[in-house]
Amino acid sequence: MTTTPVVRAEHLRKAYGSTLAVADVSLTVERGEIYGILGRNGAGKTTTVEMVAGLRRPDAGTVDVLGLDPTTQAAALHEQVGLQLQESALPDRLRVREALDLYASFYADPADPADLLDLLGLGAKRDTAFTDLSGGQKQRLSVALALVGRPQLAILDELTTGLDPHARRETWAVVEAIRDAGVTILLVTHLMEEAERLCDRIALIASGRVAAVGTPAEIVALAQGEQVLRVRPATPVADDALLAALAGVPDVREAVVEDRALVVRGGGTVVQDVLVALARHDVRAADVRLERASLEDAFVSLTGAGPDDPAPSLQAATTAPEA
Ligand SMILES: Nc1ncnc2c1ncn2[C@@H]1O[C@H](COP(=O)(O)OP(=O)(O)OP(=O)(O)O)[C@@H](O)[C@H]1O
Repeated sequence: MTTTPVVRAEHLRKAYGSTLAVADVSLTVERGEIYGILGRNGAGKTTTVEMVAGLRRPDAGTVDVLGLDPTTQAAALHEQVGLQLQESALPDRLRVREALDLYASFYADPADPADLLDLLGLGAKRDTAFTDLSGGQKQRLSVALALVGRPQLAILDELTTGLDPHARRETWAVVEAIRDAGVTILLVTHLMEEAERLCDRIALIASGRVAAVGTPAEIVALAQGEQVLRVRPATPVADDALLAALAGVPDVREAVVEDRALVVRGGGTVVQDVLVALARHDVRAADVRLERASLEDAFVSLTGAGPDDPAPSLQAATTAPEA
């Protein structure tokens, strides 16, 4: 793409006391895309987008959003950037339409609240009080409020957390409709399925660093090193003989026999090479299965992160190798 990026962040860093929330994050969001920031809880996603939105000042690094510096040009930035942050709450009795009218009054040229409610499927709820909305409707209202200033960029943080699968899908459709209406979207999520379904590109964040950037397919391909091939011989072959047949095959990372089947993990051209090697040793396959990596496999393989890993600290960041 040749247009100027909507967001260009370089080497952002932010610590809270001794907790290094963001160690080194660089990212570039192009106009018109849904750009996902994917990472487990505590990876530094929210802190990253808060720096992009001008809500937090980076300890180091630079951010440019639509040609503006968020730390020194916050007012101008807020005219162009819509924010939907985690757990947004409104007064219980405020009605949907009142909330939109209130937010619209902050802008010189707001979107038409009725159009926005229709876009978000809230037209029938215009007179409903905030407290009487379902979780999904509250989330969609928070998106409507983020969009009422006709932003060029919308930042949506953990938009579907806590929603049931149906409400989640409805919300995804809304996000796509917003993108189709020309708004660039920076989407924070810890849900693989959400990132895979919605995002044009994803930055995988682990321990405050970018572990990988690409389309969902590119990220899965990056982790294709973790291909798993499972071959069941047509006639019984001794375990040792099966393993010996693989001698000299490049890119084999691990080979074991499980339940009479040869299970090989590896990268590159490991699949063809293993099948050729077996054929050379007269091992015919009754059943061959290739387990392809999912975005979730890619996430684990690229970030090395388990769901319960501790948050990084300044001390850990200086002594432990990068994830
Ligand atoms: N205001 C704060 N004060 C102190 N520590 C904080 C603060 N905000 C975040 N942290 C810590 O910084 C780290 C990164 O948090 P951050 O919220 O940016 O991550 P996240 O990826 O958005 O996680 P989550 O999805 O749980 O919100 C975590 O260890 C968190 O506990």
